[in-house]
Amino acid sequence: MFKEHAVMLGIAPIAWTNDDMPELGRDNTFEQCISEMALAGFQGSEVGNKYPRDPERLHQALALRGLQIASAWFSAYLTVRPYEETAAAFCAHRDFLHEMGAKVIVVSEQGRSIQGQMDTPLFADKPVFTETEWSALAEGLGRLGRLATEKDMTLVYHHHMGTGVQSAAEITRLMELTEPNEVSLLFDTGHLAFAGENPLEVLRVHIPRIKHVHLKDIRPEVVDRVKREQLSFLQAVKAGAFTVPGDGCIAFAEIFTELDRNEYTGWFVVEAEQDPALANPLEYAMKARRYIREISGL
Ligand SMILES: O=C1C[C@@H](O)[C@H](O)[C@@H](O)C1=O
Ligand SMILES: [Co+2]
Repeated sequence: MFKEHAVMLGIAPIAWTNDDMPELGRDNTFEQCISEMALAGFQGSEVGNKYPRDPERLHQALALRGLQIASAWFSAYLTVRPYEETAAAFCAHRDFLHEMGAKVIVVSEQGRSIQGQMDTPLFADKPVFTETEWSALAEGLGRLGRLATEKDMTLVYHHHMGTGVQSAAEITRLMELTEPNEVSLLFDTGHLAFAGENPLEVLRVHIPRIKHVHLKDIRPEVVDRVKREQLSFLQAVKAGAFTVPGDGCIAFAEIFTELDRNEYTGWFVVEAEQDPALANPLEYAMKARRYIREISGL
């Protein structure tokens, strides 16, 4: 599997220190995080809030451990702020990632997002974009996508729980409103399963647009509790809604087979945020690494 085309396997720092809730993993250092990523057998990482922003220092620390930067998250506000504001921040982010050798830029629209609100019920209060907001989002993403191609990079859109692009229908709408050469898709297994979608079906529909993959699993009993008790996204994460591939209910073998059959090239990034005090990050990283090898040969 994945022999004739280039794929890389990375892991996100969010299992060690959570950028959305800095109190989770506050004591875990940058050096511990990247050392354990390498020890668990990963080739790269996305960028977390404890990573040095000086490209030379970051390169040096990663090179010592044989790691590369796959990408980093960017919050867009295209539906609620002037385009120029998002574009200026995007260019700085793009240039940093370019210096780090990354080829894709992860973008998620945060206009009216509830993902960072501790007490807002996730399933009741998710934003639904108006026609005006859809137009601003699609047009703005197209322009950001063109800014990415200036550096030979690709914008990958991250659908996400608690945002205006969460469901399969919303992902399809966004893909229809944007051009494939400007806006690609990030496929996040955990967010799709959490949203009640079948990740494999979404993968089959959008596979030509998918240029980056986040691998996370869900614990269905926790997701049921999130619905029952009207928990927020952050409360869901703390309660253990997400875990590493192989530790939840998603059928990853079929997903890998489908991506391989379609000659997916790019990164797979294990991204399983949970409370590091409850789920030891190195232990879970190793568990994920073993499982991925077993089912895909990677
Ligand atoms: O890609 C991601 C980045 C995180 O900050 C986010 O909340 C997480 O759920 C995710 O999928
Ligand atoms: Co993700």
